[in-house]
Amino acid sequence: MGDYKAIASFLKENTKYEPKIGIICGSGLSELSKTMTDTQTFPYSSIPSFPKSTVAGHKGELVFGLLSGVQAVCLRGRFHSYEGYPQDLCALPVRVMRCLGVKMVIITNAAGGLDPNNNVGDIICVDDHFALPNMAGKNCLVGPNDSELGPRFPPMSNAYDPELSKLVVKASENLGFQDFVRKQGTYCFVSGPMYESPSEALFLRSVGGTAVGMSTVPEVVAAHHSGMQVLCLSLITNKVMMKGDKGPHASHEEVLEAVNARTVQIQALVKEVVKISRKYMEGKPELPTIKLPEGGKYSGGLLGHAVKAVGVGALVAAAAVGVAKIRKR
Ligand SMILES: O=P(O)(O)O[C@@H]1C[C@H](O)[C@@H](CO)O1
Ligand code: HPA
Repeated sequence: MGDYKAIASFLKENTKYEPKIGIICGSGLSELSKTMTDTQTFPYSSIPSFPKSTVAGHKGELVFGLLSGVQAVCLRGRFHSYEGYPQDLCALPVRVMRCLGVKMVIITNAAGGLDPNNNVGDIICVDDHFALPNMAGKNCLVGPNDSELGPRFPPMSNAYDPELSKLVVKASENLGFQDFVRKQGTYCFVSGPMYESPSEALFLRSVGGTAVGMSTVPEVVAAHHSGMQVLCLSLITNKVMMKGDKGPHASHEEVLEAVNARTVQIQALVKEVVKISRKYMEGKPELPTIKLPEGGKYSGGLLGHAVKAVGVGALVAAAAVGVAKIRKR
């Protein structure tokens, strides 16, 4: 399940922030953290046991700060199962957030559009998912259940918070974004890294899919399992080709270009949603505290790990013996 408690413990001891909101940035969406103020940034490489982001458009940084006056944590880059990560590792950042006290997660992604009525640049507020990998046993809840996080058999019929979806509609009205913020839709999760074949795409559309992507669902499942409110926004970056369609073939460059074109608006939307969701979220009770192991204040790198492992006293003693030996020569 990954050492999410140890990671949360490390972060807790090295930040003053007690975030209530968590944001996960999809491909090319790392700039969502630009809306935060008073930030403190941890490159993933500085967090012991944290995985690496290997995909273009995923910066690999965890940022604490204030978003619309609310303490928040933002993951600039996520982990996908096609990178070779098991599903529970894809869910690890969400579990870290849960341990830090986050009550609401905003999960974003770049996705292919399956609904011909939607255009590139549209933002879908996801209200359900269709996840073939999950149904086939490839999901982040397989294995021993951690009952401190949630129940063995969680429902998924209420995974996406309908109140938060309503606030997205309100936020888009406030900002005049109604033309491209669409109401609701189903996100289809595929393993990737290849894009869908035309027949696969037709199949996903025929089961009611609105968008298709290679992420998000492990995070949603883990967040809902552990009691967090979930809001999920998919940015349509390309129209998916169905059997018989003619058009450009999907590419990650096209995906990142489409995200860049909407960066400013999606930042404003997330900021506005957080602003107007404050009252709603304040009404939600705090989630039970998850007991964390002692972490230790160390700054990463080899010296930091050594200090943690043997303690400062032992390290000073070892250094003194070393100096004495050198002097003797
Ligand atoms: O991390 P997300 O789901 O936003 O990224 C999508 C899915 C693949 O990682 C990539 C394909 O272009 O974009
Ligand atoms: N398919 C799967 N994942 C995606 C797509 C797509 O067309 N676009 C962006 N992520």
